[in-house]
Amino acid sequence: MASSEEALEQLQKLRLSIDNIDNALIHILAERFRLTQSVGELKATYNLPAADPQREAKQIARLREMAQSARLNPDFAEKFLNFIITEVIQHHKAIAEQKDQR
Ligand SMILES: C=C(O[C@@H]1C=C(C(=O)O)C=C[C@H]1O)C(=O)O
Repeated sequence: MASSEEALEQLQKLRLSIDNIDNALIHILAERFRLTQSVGELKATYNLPAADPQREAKQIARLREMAQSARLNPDFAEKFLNFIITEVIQHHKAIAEQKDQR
């Protein structure tokens, strides 16, 4: 059994690694939203629908498989992707509305 001092040291190390992963997640998410912003502008220009349920179904199936092999809960992976996609669709609707008002 580690002393409480050793345990605190271990906790600090683990938290440092968690912070590094959170940093990477934020950068990856920012890059994804930059790309979906371009998709939103393209869709607004060519009057394409904000949401594409067929594409979403393929992404969810692919992510669920990936989660399974990475030992991540596939239900969580699906919830996480749906959370992001919902936000993206809102952005796409806002971009289309802004274009309509011009
Ligand atoms: C980005 C797109 O728009 C929407 C958002 C998606 C996403 O965030 O991955 C996927 C499908 C669409 O509902 C797209 O059509 O590719």
